[in-house]
Amino acid sequence: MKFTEQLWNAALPVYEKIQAHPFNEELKTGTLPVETFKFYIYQDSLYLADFAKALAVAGTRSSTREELLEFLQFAQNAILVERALHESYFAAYNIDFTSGKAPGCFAYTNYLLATSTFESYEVAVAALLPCFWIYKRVGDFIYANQTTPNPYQNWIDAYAGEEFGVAVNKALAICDRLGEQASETVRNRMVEAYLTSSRLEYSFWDSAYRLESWPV
Ligand SMILES: Cc1ncc(CN)c(N)n1
Repeated sequence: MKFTEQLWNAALPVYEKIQAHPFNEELKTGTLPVETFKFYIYQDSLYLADFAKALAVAGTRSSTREELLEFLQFAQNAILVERALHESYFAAYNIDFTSGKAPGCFAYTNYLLATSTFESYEVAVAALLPCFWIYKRVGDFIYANQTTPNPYQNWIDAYAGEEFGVAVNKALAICDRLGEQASETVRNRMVEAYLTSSRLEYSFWDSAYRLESWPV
């Protein structure tokens, strides 16, 4: 069994909860309130800025030029491609939040930044993988089961799309290579990091659905 299949199995209960979350259910049927989607897009734009930094930092820790370039390309895609999708929604929906990161976004971005900076390259890659793989799986699931017409079609098409799929496959291949070469101890820490990021993915969607703000 590939190492990434072990990761998938370890976090499968979390993934199932993500797929069934009302945010994604309503995205699929196109019934998600626009205010919720706007809040999510704003939070996600803050997320992407830090995600890109975490990818670039992780890349500098790789031992090959090829993987450094892959991670720099992932970071560039987060800023240019994903961010462009967000910009289009900022313009279409007149999004002008200034509230800053909600707790769900804050926790996730800080985890990714800390892990890519202070953990080993292997653990950093495992922590970053759910950002690719879970979005691809959710995008594919929604695309295959969506109600059309759907006001969130561009979002659905982006994450179910081929271009994003190519990046996901590259991230999976890197993680498999690292997992196969790692010691048992490092592999366990990779599983833990993958699981933590998967949980933080759930929290991010849940935070957006609840229009989460700081309690104080
Ligand atoms: C929270 C989150 N996770 C992952 C992705 C896909 N890169 C995203 N846009 N936002």
